[in-house]
Amino acid sequence: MSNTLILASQSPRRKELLEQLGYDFICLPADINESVLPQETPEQYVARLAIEKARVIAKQYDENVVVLGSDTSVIFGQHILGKPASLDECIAILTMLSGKSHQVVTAIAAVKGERSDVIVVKTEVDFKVLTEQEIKRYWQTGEPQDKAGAYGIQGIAGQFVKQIRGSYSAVVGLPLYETSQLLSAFGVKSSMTKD
Ligand SMILES: Cc1cn([C@H]2C[C@H](O)[C@@H](COP(=O)(O)OP(=O)(O)OP(=O)(O)O)O2)c(=O)[nH]c1=O
Repeated sequence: MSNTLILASQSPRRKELLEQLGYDFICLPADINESVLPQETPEQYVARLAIEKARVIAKQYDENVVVLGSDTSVIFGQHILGKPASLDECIAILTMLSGKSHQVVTAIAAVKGERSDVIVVKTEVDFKVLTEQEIKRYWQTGEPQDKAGAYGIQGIAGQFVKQIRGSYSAVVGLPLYETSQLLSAFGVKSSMTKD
């Protein structure tokens, strides 16, 4: 029998991507503190957050439930960029990313009782040069507000992206290949693997 799956997320993108793979699951948002710890690398940060999101939900259920948690951050040099809180922050972030390459780091974590595992996927994204007017107009569309790095590759900002090296689905929020590998290792079946 397949284990019950919970996606510990409020993100409509993650829900859509998991549905795309053919899983049956429910979504429960996990509210955790997202501050970066001193000395923490971007990979350690996203991995810790993905596990924490999954654990917060898993501890409310028994061992037959597998909880999937995830976190996406945009990395530019030493900066870990989250969601922009204001137009000024959006301008600061997108001015930084303009005409340059950055990394999108996504972690996925599975938790089942005491067992847990995490995978971190890194993707390099090359941006075209953006003018301040373009950035201001983009903010007005409402797209950047709930997205790490103040953009959504799957939306209007698709036109800012010249090239990516890595996983497109990981940039959107959930790496498809790695997610199916992780869930299969935790005994979760999809419409592809159910008998
Ligand atoms: C870079 C990028 C990020 N994003 C999104 C993915 C994530 O939903 C969001 C990063 O914030 P996260 O904190 O990873 O996720 P979330 O708050 O949306 O959802 P939850 O924690 O409940 O799972 O940014 C895009 O949709 N497109 C992009 O191109």
